[in-house]
Amino acid sequence: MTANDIDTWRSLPAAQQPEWPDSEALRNALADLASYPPLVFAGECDQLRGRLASVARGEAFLLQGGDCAETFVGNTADAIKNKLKTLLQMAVVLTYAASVPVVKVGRMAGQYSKPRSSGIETRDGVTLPTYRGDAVNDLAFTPEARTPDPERLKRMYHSSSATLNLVRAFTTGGYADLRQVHAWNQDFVALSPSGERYERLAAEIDGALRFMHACGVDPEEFRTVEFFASHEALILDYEAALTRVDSRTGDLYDVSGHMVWIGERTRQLDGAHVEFASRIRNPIGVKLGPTTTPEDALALIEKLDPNREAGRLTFIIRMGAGKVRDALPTLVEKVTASGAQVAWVCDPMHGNTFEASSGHKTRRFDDVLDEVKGFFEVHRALGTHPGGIHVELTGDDVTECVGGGDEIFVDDLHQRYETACDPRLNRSQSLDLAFLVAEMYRGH
Ligand SMILES: O=C[C@H](O)[C@H](O)COP(=O)(O)O
Ligand SMILES: C=C(OP(=O)(O)O)C(=O)O
Repeated sequence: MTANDIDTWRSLPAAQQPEWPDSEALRNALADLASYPPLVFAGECDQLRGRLASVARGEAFLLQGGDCAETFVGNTADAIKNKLKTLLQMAVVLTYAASVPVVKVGRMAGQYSKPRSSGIETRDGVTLPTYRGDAVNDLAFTPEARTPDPERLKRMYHSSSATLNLVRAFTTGGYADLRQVHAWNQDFVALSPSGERYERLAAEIDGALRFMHACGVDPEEFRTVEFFASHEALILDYEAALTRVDSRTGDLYDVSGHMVWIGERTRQLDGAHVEFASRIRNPIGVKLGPTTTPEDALALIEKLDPNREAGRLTFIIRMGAGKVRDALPTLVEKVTASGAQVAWVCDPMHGNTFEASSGHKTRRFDDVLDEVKGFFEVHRALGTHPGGIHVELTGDDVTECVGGGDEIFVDDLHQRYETACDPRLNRSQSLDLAFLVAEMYRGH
């Protein structure tokens, strides 16, 4: 392979691409990006593919989560730390309940671009380009802010690099010690009204840790954590500029993140995103909404995973709580019958968005939970593996989704509604979800 082999997508229709007003500025930014060092190493992508192969075989569970849209100003040490802490806490609970390794993947260090329902937004009679993520333009509603600026792609690279650097430091430098993470969970259980319900599970985990300590078990795995980065491969110019030939194998890897996914709005079989993803060796996710037919899923497998390699392809199901029980079984049945070994993961966020009476885009915690329940029920009935969850969350105490143990009401949404795009579970709702999914997993 040569770096040019990645360019086959360029002759195909690419949905959801920004209209950059200055093509020379774009060319310059992309040339700079192409000269920058990789953000991840191809060997790490292989490692993640191996972990996801375990998920596809039913021997591991995927926890994938983070912001809907990362922002440059929101990319602070505290925000990164809180997100990571929340994911690690969720992972401990899930690991104990599922008794299988939990593969931890952040929607982090690259989640800076957004597909939108409309290319324009109108407020008080003024119409401007829609916000497409910090990689493209700014959220402020002014003509300057909303004009796509390719220099932002370079900022995306540098922000992703800073995030990865800190995440690597936290996960290997002692912050992620299992006993520490468990102690945070004990605090959640002891100090939050919603946490009390999980006392028993937390006590069991505590007992298991004490037992291992008494036996003198203290493996390296307790002190460090394997953590991967993922984002939607949306802006293909950016992803292509960061695609490199792996010197070990000659294969192409998109070194902007370990795993990339194709969104519900860009998964056209004859479109540029699927073509791009078919050329790289990274593990690939594809979001599948309620209109996906089994034929679509099988054709995606044929194009993206022609060798039927477990770990290569993850189907991220986002049907909505009201549809998952009806729409998912046929997909799982037909894909399983085809012999493909995909990982099945539930995104219980994107099919459950609605506009509250206050005007905020929100999601009900109960719908999120119900979609995960439906996902587990379908897999239980078919004898297949509910391989994981993909969640939009933050480690901060925002008020963006309604419900949860420490209930947030529609009237509370305005208090800390901070997302740049879609509503995220806050810290306590995320932990709530982890404990409830853990209970489901045990039932499974
Ligand atoms: O995160 C997903 C999409 O980018 C988001 O739901 C699109 O939102 P919109 O319908 O407001 O454009
Ligand atoms: C846009 C997203 O989801 P979907 O493609 O499933 O709508 C997302 O996960 O940010």
